[in-house]
Amino acid sequence: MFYYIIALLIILLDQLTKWMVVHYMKLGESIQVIENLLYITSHRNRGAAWGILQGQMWFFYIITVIVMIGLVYYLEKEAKYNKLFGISIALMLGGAMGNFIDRVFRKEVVDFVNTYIFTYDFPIFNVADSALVIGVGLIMLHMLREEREAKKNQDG
Ligand SMILES: CCC[C@@H]1OC(=O)[C@@H](C)C[C@H](C)CCCCC(=O)CCC[C@@H](CC)/C=C/C=C(\COC)CC[C@@H](O)[C@@H](O)C[C@H](O)CNC1=O
Repeated sequence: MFYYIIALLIILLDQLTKWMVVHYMKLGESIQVIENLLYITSHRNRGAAWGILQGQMWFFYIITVIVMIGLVYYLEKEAKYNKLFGISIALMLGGAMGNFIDRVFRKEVVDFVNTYIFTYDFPIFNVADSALVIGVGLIMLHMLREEREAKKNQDG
C-alpha cells in the first residue's frame, strides 16, 4: 500500500507542475533558472522520448497500460519484500500514469524541464519522465545488487 502512495505523490506533483506551466506560461516561453544550464520552457510533445512516434496515441495507450499492468504485477508479487525494488516500481508507475493522463486528456504531453547538458540541448522533459528514468536506474541498481549477492552465496 505504501508504494501506491509514492506513485500517487508522483502523479500529483507531475500534474501540478504541468498545470502551472500550462496556466502561467505561453507555449514556447522560457524562464532562465540557471544560466546555460537549466531553463523552464513551456513545450508539448505528441510523441515519446526525443519526440519519436509523433501522434501515435493508440500505441502509447496500449504500451502504457501494458507497462502499468506489468509494474503492478511485480509490485504485488516481488516488491513487497524489497524496499528499493518497490520504490523504483512506484516511481515508474507514477511516471507512466502522469504522462498517460496527459495523453488521454490533452492528446499531448506537457514538458518544461529544459537542461543544457554540456551545451547539448537535451530534450525537454517533465516530472513524470524524471520519475521513470530514476525508476529505471534504481531497478538496474537493484538487479546488480541481487546479482552480487547471488554470486556471494554461490562462492559460499
Ligand atoms: C522517460 C521515458 C519517456 C516517456 O515514456 C513514457 O511515458 C512511457 C510510460 C510510455 C512510452 C510510450 C513507452 C516508453 C518509450 C520508451 C522511450 O521513449 C525511451 C526512453 C528512454 C529514456 C531512458 C529510460 C530516456 C530519457 C528520455 C527523456 C527523459 O529524460 C529525463 C526525454 C523525454 C522527452 O523527450 C519528453 O518530451 C518525453 C515526453 O515527456 C513523453 N514521455 C515519454 O514518452
